Amino acid sequence: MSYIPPYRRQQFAESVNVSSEYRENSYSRSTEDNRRGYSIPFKSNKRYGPSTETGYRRNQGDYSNNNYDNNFSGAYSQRGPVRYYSRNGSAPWGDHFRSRLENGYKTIDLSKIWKVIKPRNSALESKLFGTLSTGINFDKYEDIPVEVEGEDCPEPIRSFEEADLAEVILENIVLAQYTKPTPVQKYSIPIITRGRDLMSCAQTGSGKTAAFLLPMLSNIWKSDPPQRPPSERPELRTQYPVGLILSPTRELAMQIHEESLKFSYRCAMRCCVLYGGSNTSLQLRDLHRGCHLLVATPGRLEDMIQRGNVDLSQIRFLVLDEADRMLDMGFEPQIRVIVEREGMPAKGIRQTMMFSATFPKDIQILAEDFLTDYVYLTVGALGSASGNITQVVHWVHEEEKRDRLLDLLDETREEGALTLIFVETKRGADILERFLCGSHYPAMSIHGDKTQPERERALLAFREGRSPVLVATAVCARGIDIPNVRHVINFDLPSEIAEYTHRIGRTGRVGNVGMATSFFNEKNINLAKDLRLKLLEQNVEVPSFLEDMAFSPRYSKSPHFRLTTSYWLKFSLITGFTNHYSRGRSNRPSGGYNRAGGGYNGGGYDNPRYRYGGRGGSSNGSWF
Ligand SMILES: Nc1ncnc2c1ncn2[C@@H]1O[C@H](COP(=O)(O)OP(=O)(O)OP(=O)(O)O)[C@@H](O)[C@H]1O
Repeated sequence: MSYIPPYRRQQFAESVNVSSEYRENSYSRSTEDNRRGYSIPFKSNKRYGPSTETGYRRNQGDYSNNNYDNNFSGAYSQRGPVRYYSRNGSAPWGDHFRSRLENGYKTIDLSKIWKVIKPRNSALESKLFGTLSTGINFDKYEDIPVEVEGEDCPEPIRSFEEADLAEVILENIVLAQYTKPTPVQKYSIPIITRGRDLMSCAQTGSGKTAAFLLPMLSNIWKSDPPQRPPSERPELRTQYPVGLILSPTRELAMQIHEESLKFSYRCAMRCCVLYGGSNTSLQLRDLHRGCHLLVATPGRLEDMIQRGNVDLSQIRFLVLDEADRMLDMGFEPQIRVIVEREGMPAKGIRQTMMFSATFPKDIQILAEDFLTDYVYLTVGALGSASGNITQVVHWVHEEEKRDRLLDLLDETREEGALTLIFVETKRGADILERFLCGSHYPAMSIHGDKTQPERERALLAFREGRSPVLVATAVCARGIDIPNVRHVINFDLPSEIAEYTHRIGRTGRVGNVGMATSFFNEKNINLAKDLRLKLLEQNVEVPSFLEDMAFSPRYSKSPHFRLTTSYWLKFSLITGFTNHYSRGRSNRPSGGYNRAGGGYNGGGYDNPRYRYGGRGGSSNGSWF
């Protein structure tokens, strides 16, 4: 075929009915993909220059760990038919490239690059391995009691070097400045390396993510490059991950993915992430470049499986992070579909690991459906909060909460410190955000009704300290690891004690100290007993109102229990339980919600000038 200049290629494509020859030998993705409502972005030959002999692209500046143009051996190129079609994907423009293609896809022998360790890249390193944030109590982890149940349990390791991890993974651990493993890592790493199923319960912020990532990545890397099964629909470029990590929230999925990029730095294996609410085509583009470890939220994963982009038949490792949440009523049916009906190898063939800081008994029983001959590991008391967190519970009436919050923010204000405030409802989060901004506190909010970019923006502004106060619902309660969160405030307490444990666990992480303050009132009577026990666990003095409520004869955990006003009135009369429990009540003049003056709705409550600190003025300046 003679040369066709670029400006005539489209014309050529239209005039030549792209022949069956091309359809067979290449992938005419346009029709297939368009019908599915998404487009796979084309990459020009110029941008993605030819690979070197080993299929190794010498582009080291790629944050997403994509600098290898790797793929399964004998498999399809992640770059697609770059040189075979013009930019719009419609016309062939050079027969001479066909020799490099197999079934229309460029093949790269992954076995040639699998064990090659890429050169170091300082720019990428500084992005991946920020600064470490271990705190003064990191060494105290050594004293935490650990219980291991199960037959023939492997011995714990004392150092990462003892763990039989791949050399490159050990180097990445050094770059991450992890000097020694935390207790959950000491026990989990050898258990996973030995191929055992695991149910692991360890305190918040104690390093569970690395406990499963390190042995998984090492194991994948040490094995031969995964072989791709023949596919009937090569145009879909289906990916066959070997490891799958399921997470309940998008933000947690992103965070685990970032950790996986850290520990797989300089390796040919590729880690990808799929989560809802964001651009599918971008996620697909990354996926199509190869995927050995996949981190995903259940909904988006299910969608990708249905579209044929992901196939779970090669899974060797399955992790349920925040497993008790993944197996509770909200997620369990979806998890069952993914694990039992989407072609994933059965338990016993795959290795299954579950991690959380809390594991209610009923969920443990349910979890056994997914495990075989597993080891049960508890670090510290089951479901206990970290001892690095100072817990305080105040009696605060609903109508006094805002004043008390402002007092608390003023009292605990500290340079560089972040405060996370939990509320129960999405609407409540928006209202409190507006109130705080109107009161000149640089706050943002995050909840399930915000768009994903909004959620990400809020979390980033909080992480970077541009907005040191974040109002959140349960989306931020689990797993999110943000250094410098010094104070967690339960403006509204949750209805479950497990949720309380996770929420307060956003502070006091990796040996750092933190504070958790909760506003308690008659609405939270159902939590009284469990909250009292939680405080006693950490030898915290239990406030008298909590003691009284926990032992109230009318206390009931029944879901049918309703706290009626009449009951509450009777309870108040019997126990004398009213305002006198509001110790340290606000000294703000009543009705003075807005310090900018003008009462509740005046002076900037809804004033965009005060939104998102830094843009508006401040009454005292120091928050901005
Ligand atoms: N061995 C280690 N040495 C130093 N820092 C570590 C070590 N292991 C983990 N970390 C750091 O500890 C922090 C908390 O880890 P991680 O998020 O895995 O905790 P977690 O137990 O999963 O918490 P949660 O229960 O809230 O999900 C992270 O910033 C991580 O980088």
